[in-house]
Amino acid sequence: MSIISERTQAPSLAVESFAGTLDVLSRILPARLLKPRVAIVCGSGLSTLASSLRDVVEVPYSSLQGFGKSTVEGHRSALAFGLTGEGDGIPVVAMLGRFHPYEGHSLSTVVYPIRVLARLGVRDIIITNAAGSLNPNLDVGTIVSIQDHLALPNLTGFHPLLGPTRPNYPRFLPLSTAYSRPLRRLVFLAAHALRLPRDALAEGTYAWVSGPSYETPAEGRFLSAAGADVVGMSTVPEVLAAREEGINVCVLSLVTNKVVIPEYKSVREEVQAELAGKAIERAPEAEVSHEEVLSVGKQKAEVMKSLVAKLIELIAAEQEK
Ligand SMILES: O=P(O)(O)O[C@@H]1C[C@H](O)[C@@H](CO)O1
Ligand SMILES: Nc1nc2[nH]cnc2c(=O)[nH]1
Repeated sequence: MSIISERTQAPSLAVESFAGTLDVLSRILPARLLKPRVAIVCGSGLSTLASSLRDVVEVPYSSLQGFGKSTVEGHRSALAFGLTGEGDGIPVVAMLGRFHPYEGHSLSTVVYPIRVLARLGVRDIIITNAAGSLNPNLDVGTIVSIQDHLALPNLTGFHPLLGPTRPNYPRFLPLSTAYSRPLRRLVFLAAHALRLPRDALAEGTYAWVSGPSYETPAEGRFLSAAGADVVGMSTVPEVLAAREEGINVCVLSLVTNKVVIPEYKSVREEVQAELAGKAIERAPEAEVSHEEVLSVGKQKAEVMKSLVAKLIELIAAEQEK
């Protein structure tokens, strides 16, 4: 079977394949919302990031050709167009819910909304996600500004940009500057303006895995040894499509759990101690759950929301320079 199977094949990027979606949006949206300057992708449990927008028009994914349906709890299925900031406001679009390959969506479906956002004129995107921490210094609740990624699926042939060469698209996309340094600078300036405590915001590398299982301890150790600070099941395909479309990318991961990497304790020794009648100390065995992920998302949504709102203000000010 060809590595470029139907599942991984990039979509046709002919103008006509976007025309239906863009036509629906242009009929629904008032002119001031139709050209968003910044886009937000809301990660698991983070749809409330869009709740501070005003004059909101929500467009369900079901009414947009080419969009799938998000089936994961904590993800809605709509685009929210609205304004943020003072005065006339800054037009923004938020993806309330994303698509993950583990839901059965093809990679081309996963990245299709990003390509639509590009065609609406979005120049800067803030992609958020919930992630597990692989780094002992990154506690639950920390927001991590992503500076790089490690994508084993991409390195082994599961890549959203596989497919024939397309006119006006680079064949070989460079990724050494994928995570915009100017935007990462604005993230820290936004945190400073909000007087967030120093440990509320960190920098790190995101490992993309396909999911839907969480990591075994050995996988956690492997990703950590390879240089990743957090791990998740999304974001990287969106980053690749955004970069291919020429959009500046900023990624914020919310640490919702620690990846469980226990010290192995020998069962043989435990049994021997038990047989010898010695007292045994057993550490409780921990497991992560999506409920825990959503619950931390809920608790931290307000901080994340104010950081994103301030960041959008700073981005809009930069765009006007
Ligand atoms: O969409 P994100 O990356 O925020 O969701 C994370 C990864 C899985 O989809 C899910 C696991 O709990 O949360
Ligand atoms: N792969 C992965 N994704 C996550 N999303 C939120 N937490 C986790 C995690 O621990 N592992």
